[in-house]
Amino acid sequence: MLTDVVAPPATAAWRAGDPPGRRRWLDLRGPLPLQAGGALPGARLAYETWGSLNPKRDNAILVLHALTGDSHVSGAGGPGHPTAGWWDGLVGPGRAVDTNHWFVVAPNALGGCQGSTGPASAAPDGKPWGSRFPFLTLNDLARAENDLADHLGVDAWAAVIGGSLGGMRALEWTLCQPDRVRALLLLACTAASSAEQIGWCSAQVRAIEADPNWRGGDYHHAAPGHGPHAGLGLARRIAHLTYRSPAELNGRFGRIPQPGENPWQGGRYSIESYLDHQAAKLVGRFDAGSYVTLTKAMADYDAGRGRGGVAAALASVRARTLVAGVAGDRLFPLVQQQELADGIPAAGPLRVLGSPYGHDGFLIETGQLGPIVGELLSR
Ligand SMILES: CC(=O)SCCNC(=O)CCNC(=O)[C@H](O)C(C)(C)COP(=O)(O)OP(=O)(O)OC[C@H]1O[C@@H](n2cnc3c(N)ncnc32)[C@H](O)[C@@H]1OP(=O)(O)O
Ligand SMILES: N[C@@H](CCO)C(=O)O
Repeated sequence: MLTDVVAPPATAAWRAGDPPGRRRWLDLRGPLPLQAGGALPGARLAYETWGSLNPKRDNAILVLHALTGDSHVSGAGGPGHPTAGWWDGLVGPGRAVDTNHWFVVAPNALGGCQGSTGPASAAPDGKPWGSRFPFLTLNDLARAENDLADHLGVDAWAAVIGGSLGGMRALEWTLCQPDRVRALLLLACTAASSAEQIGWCSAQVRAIEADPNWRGGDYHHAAPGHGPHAGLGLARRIAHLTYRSPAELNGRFGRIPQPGENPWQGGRYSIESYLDHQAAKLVGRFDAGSYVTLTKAMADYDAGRGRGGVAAALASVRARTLVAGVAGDRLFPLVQQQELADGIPAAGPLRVLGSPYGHDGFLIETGQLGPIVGELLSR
């Protein structure tokens, strides 16, 4: 029996007393069997919805977030959601994904820290999972969301949409549950993480693990302000550089010192100040354990595992598909989206977003994404 939990759960990773915002919660049916072995008991997913399911139940769209995103895809900031939705320019009333027509569903990924069960959540013994939280694969994340589709009465998604980690989650959804996905939009992602991507992920995980406040992952009882913030901040600085293009960073910051600071006297260049700010923003909204869990899941991804290789896996996709990448994405280069477009039979040509930003273009360039989403949904 699936239960929809309306009150904020004790398992939430954000601070006790934080308002739920628009989130709702779903307890999974039972222990989730994990691809790496064992099972995760007592898991719940946070999710948000916009619009409503039509009587034919054929208008549901699943939107899957990237590494540090969450369920708040659309709408203003406010209680429970300090910032506006991360795809507010794309999803909402009258937008490309028009919530007057489509029933949009967005879960916080299992392992995350915005309401879904993750390392900061309480294990069945009431103590934080911490270092005991199991290794998750994207296959586990996709299968966990099957219960959500059942609960909402969605037999098959009209489309599953995601970028970066969200795109890999979308691909895995289709490969796990092919009968439940009619159309697919894969953005700025890959069918299998490359050695370089595993390396970027590893450097970030090592930065967190090297922080003495990480305590092997069992830091959740530490006093406020004593978590592995330095390590998480360092991980974000590394990651953020991969999310942006050299041209954007050089054009924006150049070699200019931060106003009022002198690098010869311990001051910072403007880019250093910017990265410090990006680090502080993430530390204020994200749990280091979730960052490690989801980063390892991303590094681990291989759509071809157990399916006869990537080419065979992609050839098996029957959903109408569009693949798009961002010119100048140095984290998920276009060659990886070309492989997806070439390998998925119904994908058609690769679409390329022109963007000065690089990888983050899939979040920022909603004006270019709109027609691509529109084409997928109108086919
Ligand atoms: C909309 C959301 O962020 S939702 C929050 C959940 N996050 C997600 O879902 C992840 C997806 N979103 C993202 O990754 C980001 O929001 C993006 C990529 C869409 C946009 O990135 P941003 O950080 O907002 O943009 P940008 O690179 O222009 O940075 C602007 C910030 O840098 C600050 N900044 C710029 N130059 C400097 C500098 N020299 N020194 C210090 N700070 C600086 C700006 O003041 C601004 O601060 P603010 O965000 O506190 O207002
Ligand atoms: N800026 C995005 C990039 C990851 O693809 C995030 O923080 O999730």
